Amino acid sequence: MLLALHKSTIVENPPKIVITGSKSESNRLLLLQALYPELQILNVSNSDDSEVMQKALKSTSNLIDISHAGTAMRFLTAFFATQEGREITITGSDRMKERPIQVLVEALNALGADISYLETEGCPPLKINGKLLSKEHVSLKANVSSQYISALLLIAPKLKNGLELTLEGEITSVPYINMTLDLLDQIGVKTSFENNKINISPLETLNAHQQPLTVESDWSSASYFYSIVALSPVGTEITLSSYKKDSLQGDSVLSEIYTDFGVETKFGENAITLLKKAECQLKTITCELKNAPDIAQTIAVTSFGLGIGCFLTGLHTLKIKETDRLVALKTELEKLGAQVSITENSLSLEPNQLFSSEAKAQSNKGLGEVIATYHDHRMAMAFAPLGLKTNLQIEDAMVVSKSYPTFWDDLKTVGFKITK
Ligand SMILES: O=C(O)C1=C[C@@H](OP(=O)(O)O)[C@@H](O)[C@H](O)C1
Ligand SMILES: C=C(OP(=O)(O)O)C(=O)O
Repeated sequence: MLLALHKSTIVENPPKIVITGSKSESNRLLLLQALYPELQILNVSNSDDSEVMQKALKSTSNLIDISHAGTAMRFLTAFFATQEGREITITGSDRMKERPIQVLVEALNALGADISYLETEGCPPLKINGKLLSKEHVSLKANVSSQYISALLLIAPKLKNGLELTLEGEITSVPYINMTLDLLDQIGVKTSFENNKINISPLETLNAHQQPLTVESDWSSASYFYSIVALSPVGTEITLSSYKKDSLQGDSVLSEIYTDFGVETKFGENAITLLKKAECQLKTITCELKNAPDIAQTIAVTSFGLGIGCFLTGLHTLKIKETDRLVALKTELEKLGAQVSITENSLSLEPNQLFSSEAKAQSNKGLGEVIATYHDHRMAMAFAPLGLKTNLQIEDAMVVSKSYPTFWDDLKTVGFKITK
């Protein structure tokens, strides 16, 4: 569906926006719940990726299709590898069949699993013959995706002797590994992470006093509201729930990064209020995003809308996500008049005057450019805040349901004018 965003402003005192649970926390806890059925989870994400995960874990079929969900693909591969006697084919979207999984498959097979490729070597679909994994030490490359590491950590407490992982090379997306370890810790699993070694002790059953675990709302989803406030006049405020200061999600670094864009975060009871406190004073913003790759698109588009430059590094994982996000960003920003250059792991955007007061009159003619989304929810959501600066259209707009199904309704609530 093509949606038209007509140049909008944020309403005064918009109602609080309730954002669904983090899909990363949800998918980890859903997997743990499959291993420890007594575990209770509150505020599970309503994202497609978490629904796919729930469905797959309940399914008795021997064909599992996880569509676009990277975490579901990686976590379920590890899970089914340990389900003795089950023979599973796990597949996904066309893009999923291009997303690498070899590092995880090799690690699982080294632990005693029986996993083979059905089409392209190194990618899904996979054939998994569930087995009792016999080994407890394994090494794997840590610079491709942290999801492989989290997948192994999640099944580790159910292995007879637990697991010792040795991480090779530079470790990427570390906060996601720490999130996995923290959640394991919260269900009573003993873990340690020192230098490049992670140890997980076995845990047969949960303690009888285990409390239900509550998923915090999704910080990556909050990034689009940070962008909206950054692109709004000084004094604009939006409140989001349910968030806390000590988040497990690495993307909570947004509250620091966006101070450079003039946005202050006020932490209240279970909520954050984003306030545009001052005009952004920077000419160019520089950010290292190895630990928070999912907010790169948001930051690039905020910078573009503010007319400032940005230099984003640590982006080597962007090429293997829902699309090649570096190429997609360059293509779509350039459609709007930006000058962008990319390397294998960085993006650089030149400052611009496109939305300055003189240019403003020009930016409102017709329905505006059509932004392509490449089956990537974050392309749609990252570009949407530009609706505060110009008319624009978003192609295949329902792609947002991968992580944030009510995104467009929430945008309307804060004042966006959106039509089909
Ligand atoms: O473990 C997770 O929940 C995730 C880890 C990150 O992937 P990489 O480790 O592949 O960068 C992130 O981009 C993804 O959206 C979710
Ligand atoms: C990369 C993402 O998800 P996944 O890898 O789980 O498909 C994302 O949500 O930005």
